[in-house]
Amino acid sequence: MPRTPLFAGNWKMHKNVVETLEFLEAFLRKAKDVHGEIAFCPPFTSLWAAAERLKGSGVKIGAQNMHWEDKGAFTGEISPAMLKEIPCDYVIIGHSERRQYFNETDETVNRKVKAALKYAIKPIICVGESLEQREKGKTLSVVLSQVERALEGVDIRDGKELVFAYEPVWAIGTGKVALPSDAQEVIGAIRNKLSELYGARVSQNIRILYGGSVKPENVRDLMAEPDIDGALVGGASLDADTFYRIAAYDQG
Ligand SMILES: O=C(CO)COP(=O)(O)O
Repeated sequence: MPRTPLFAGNWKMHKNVVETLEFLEAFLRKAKDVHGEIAFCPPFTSLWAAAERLKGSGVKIGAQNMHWEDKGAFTGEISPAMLKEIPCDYVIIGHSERRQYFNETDETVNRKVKAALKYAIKPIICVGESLEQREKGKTLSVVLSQVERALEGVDIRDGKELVFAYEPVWAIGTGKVALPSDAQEVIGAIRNKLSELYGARVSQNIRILYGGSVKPENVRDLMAEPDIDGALVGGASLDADTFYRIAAYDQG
């Protein structure tokens, strides 16, 4: 596989600074056998402490959201320049919880993707259909349109500077993981779309993760699919041992 797997923990609104440091201590004691890349995305308030602790460890840091402007009168927002200072390697953009509760749209996702790339922060762009859309047979049209609109006017150099995460909304936090073959069907279609937009070479370099109720028990079957390059993990990333068992799934 031309792509290094990525296992990213999206902690959502969990873990203060003390809890973050306790988690990282426990995780780093184990992390030696992980072959792929690891990233943690704590809340903004824990980012700096996490980045300091992770210096030199090879484990990456990501934020869960950002604004697209460099600075300005945007009360409560965080800019890409601020994330770069931490420094963040990744930023999650367009998570379904932000689309659902905080008015994130394909247009704001697109602006944020461009801003992240300008600062050389790798966006993890989230796409996914709701249960209703799946039941109406609209999964591929919804997801591929999210992909296309996220990338409108976006130049991609070699594909290594961004990541997609396919997260079916009905699988997030529900314990209902997608069948690996269903996840592969959508992720394969995303890769074909990326190939149409940017050519085969670039699309082969873009990592596409699966997210939604990933656990140590189901990660191996997901990773056996040819186009699934890792996982964006919510609930199961909050416990160091559980997340380790996901990331080191191939260590027996
Ligand atoms: O939303 C997710 C990751 O971004 C997935 O959450 P769960 O792993 O808790 O289903």
